[in-house]
Amino acid sequence: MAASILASMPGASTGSVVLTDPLNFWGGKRMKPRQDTNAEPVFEPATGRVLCQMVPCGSQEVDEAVESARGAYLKWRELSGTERARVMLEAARIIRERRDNIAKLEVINNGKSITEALADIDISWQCVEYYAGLTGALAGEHIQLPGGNFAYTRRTPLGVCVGIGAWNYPFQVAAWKSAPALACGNAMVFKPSPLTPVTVVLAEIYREAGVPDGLFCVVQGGETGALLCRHPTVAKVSFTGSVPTGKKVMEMSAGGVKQVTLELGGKSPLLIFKDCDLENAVKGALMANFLTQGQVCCNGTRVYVQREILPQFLEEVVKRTKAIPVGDPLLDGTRMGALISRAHLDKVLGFITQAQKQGAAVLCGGQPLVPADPKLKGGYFMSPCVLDNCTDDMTCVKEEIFGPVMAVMAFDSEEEAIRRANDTTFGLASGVFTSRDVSRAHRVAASLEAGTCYINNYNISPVEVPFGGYKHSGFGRENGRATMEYYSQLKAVVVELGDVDSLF
Ligand SMILES: NC(=O)c1ccc[n+]([C@@H]2O[C@H](COP(=O)([O-])OP(=O)(O)OC[C@H]3O[C@@H](n4cnc5c(N)ncnc54)[C@H](O)[C@@H]3O)[C@@H](O)[C@H]2O)c1
Repeated sequence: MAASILASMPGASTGSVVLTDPLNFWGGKRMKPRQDTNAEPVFEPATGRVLCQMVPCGSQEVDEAVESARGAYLKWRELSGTERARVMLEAARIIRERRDNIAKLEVINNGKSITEALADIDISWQCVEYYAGLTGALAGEHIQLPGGNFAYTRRTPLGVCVGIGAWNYPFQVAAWKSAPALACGNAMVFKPSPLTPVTVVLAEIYREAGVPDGLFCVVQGGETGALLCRHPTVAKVSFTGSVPTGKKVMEMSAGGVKQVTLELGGKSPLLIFKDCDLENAVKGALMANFLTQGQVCCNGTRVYVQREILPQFLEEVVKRTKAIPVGDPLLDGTRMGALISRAHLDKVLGFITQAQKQGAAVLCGGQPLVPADPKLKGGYFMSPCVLDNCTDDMTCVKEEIFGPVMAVMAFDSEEEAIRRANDTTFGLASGVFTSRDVSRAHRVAASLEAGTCYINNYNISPVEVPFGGYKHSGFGRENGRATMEYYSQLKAVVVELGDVDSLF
């Protein structure tokens, strides 16, 4: 079935694809919904056309998927790390082989540019490959005890894990969650965002690679997430999404004492010091704000620039922002596609209107955009926006906009910049540009209250590096070795070689 969707991609263009195959997957195959009375249309962001219908799963279907995952887990956990690695390497190979078609499907469902989608798919197979390499390294330790006795620890899987994804990186989020989960010997039931349900192709790839039927299942729906968080068989929930939904996920999971990883929103600061390489700092600020139409959790949307270089910075950043080609996301030359939905576009534009009312100045962009190509007339496009005259108390500086809107502010001293950067309940990422002062770079990185700090770059996510938040941006990590600990638990085995010394 994956073959059929992906096989149709080479000839596909924006506005030409309609998907009719079922979007659920468990027991090793796509599953038709039991009833489709509550189907929701899924739109192609670049055109506003209906791409497919998403039918939410009910509780019976969720039970079936979880049971299917449980059955596969019982087989998968018995394999050695090397055996698991072999299957996962095959999955990575298939993703790499089909990257062009997967990326195309991702663009049609999400609206981001093909250049970015290809990079997302590359990061996805690299992630599966990386965790394949770590499965064999899962090991405990040996502990000597008095009298020749000893103990050892085993790192064991958790069982059926749930992944709940956001819509901004549909395939990549599914890979980031499933690869470490599977590497540790777990099964996963994944629930994509209702806006981007086509991630189901990953389930077919894992199956083709040789995982037991049911090891990676996909169920659709919005509120389906709540059924999964409350399900008694589920051992862990890894959630990517907004802070308010993350809090609900944590509450629901608490009822079953389930482990939780929360990858939530952000309003990250980017500090640009006057000794920076301005060319790189401008490029970094653009990367920090405009990838995926600004819909990136770790974007550095609060840009603090040292006062002496503010005029040159603004001039250059505005010039380059105006030059960003916005349009058909499947064209190679496009650098910015469409936002995810009409409602989200309206919300982002609303933030800009409010910012102006609060005293911010729009230096460029911030308008709905209708590309010349007639087939894109119904798409959710806008021009990328740079805001000046912002202050820390404005809504556009405090709240996550999740669109292509950069807020720029001046600062004078390092101490002031750090204080203002940390004055937020979020703590996902941060960045600093400074060229000559190595000690300052590391001093500032240490002081910023965020899970990631980029020095002299922004928004690079190598799979080897752990990613996750401080404060309300969440806890737990994705990527890196650390994530193996979030998908496994320790068992201590204590061994007596002598007689029992009983007190009774
Ligand atoms: N930290 C990260 O790694 C990261 C990555 C991507 C996106 N995000 C964040 O995600 C947000 C945007 O994504 P979104 O709009 O899809 O977020 P969202 O919170 O609206 O939805 C996220 C997921 O939760 C599901 N959901 C909704 N209600 C639920 C419930 N009651 N129980 C369980 N699941 C439920 C949704 O269907 C979706 O799959 C932004 O805040 C962004 O910063 C964070």
